[in-house]
Amino acid sequence: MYTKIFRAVIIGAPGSGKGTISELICKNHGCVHISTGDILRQNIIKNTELGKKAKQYIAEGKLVPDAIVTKTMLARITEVGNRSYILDGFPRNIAQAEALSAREQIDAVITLDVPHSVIIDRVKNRWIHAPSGRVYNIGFKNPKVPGKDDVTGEPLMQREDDKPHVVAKRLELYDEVMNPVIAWYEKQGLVATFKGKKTKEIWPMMELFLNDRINA
Ligand SMILES: Nc1nc2c(ncn2[C@@H]2O[C@H](COP(=O)(O)OP(=O)(O)O)[C@@H](O)[C@H]2O)c(=O)[nH]1
Ligand SMILES: Nc1ncnc2c1ncn2[C@@H]1O[C@H](COP(=O)(O)OP(=O)(O)O)[C@@H](O)[C@H]1O
Repeated sequence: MYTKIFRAVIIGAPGSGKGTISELICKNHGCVHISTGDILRQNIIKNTELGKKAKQYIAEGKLVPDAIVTKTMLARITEVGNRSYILDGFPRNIAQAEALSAREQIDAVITLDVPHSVIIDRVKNRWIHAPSGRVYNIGFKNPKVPGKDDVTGEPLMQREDDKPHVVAKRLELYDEVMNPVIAWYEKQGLVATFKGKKTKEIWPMMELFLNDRINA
């Protein structure tokens, strides 16, 4: 358990393991995993105004307009209050990063460097329980009952944007959009990059970094 409040950002290509690793960190260290994608998908399921606006952008693998996302994410951070958190999927451009830094002092930015070939394979087998954001993988993290969420027993689904042609587009967009954000944080000395093909390779290095950075 970390001794002080920490606020971290995790950045990585679609399917690189951001959600998986964020859940591991928060399970081990009592932080809140704030996932933009999960929040947007939950709004789509509830058919809220936000969900209706975001749905098409997500289905096409495009970024949802800043005006919609930034307000939503800053509101969620306010809700989390004085607790440690990991931001997964925000910020995704400089404008969002500037809006965040105007409000929050970020302690660490973790970037995942996973080969695209590995990602494409993983995403094919990704199944989610959208209401909770729980993520499964056939072969890596199987549900106890095939096709059902471990906690609620509700049916799992595959994401619209996990279709191969949409994944290809998201991977292409990722480098173009995220490299400037990573460079922006590198200038502040906040970035640590973890390279690997498996979460179990990345995790031990991540733990060392976080223990060192957070308990420093
Ligand atoms: N085979 C394999 N699958 C993994 C590994 N780490 C995560 N996954 C799965 O790969 C998919 C993408 O991981 P996720 O955490 O959703 O990535 P995100 O899109 O960056 O949040 C999910 O189905 C995970 O269960 C791993 O080390 N090996
Ligand atoms: N910060 C953001 N700004 C704009 N759109 C976003 C943001 N985060 C997520 N989205 C939208 O939600 C989709 C899914 O995001 P996410 O669950 O983070 O997927 P991945 O990590 O696989 O890219 C993105 O492709 C994009 O359409």
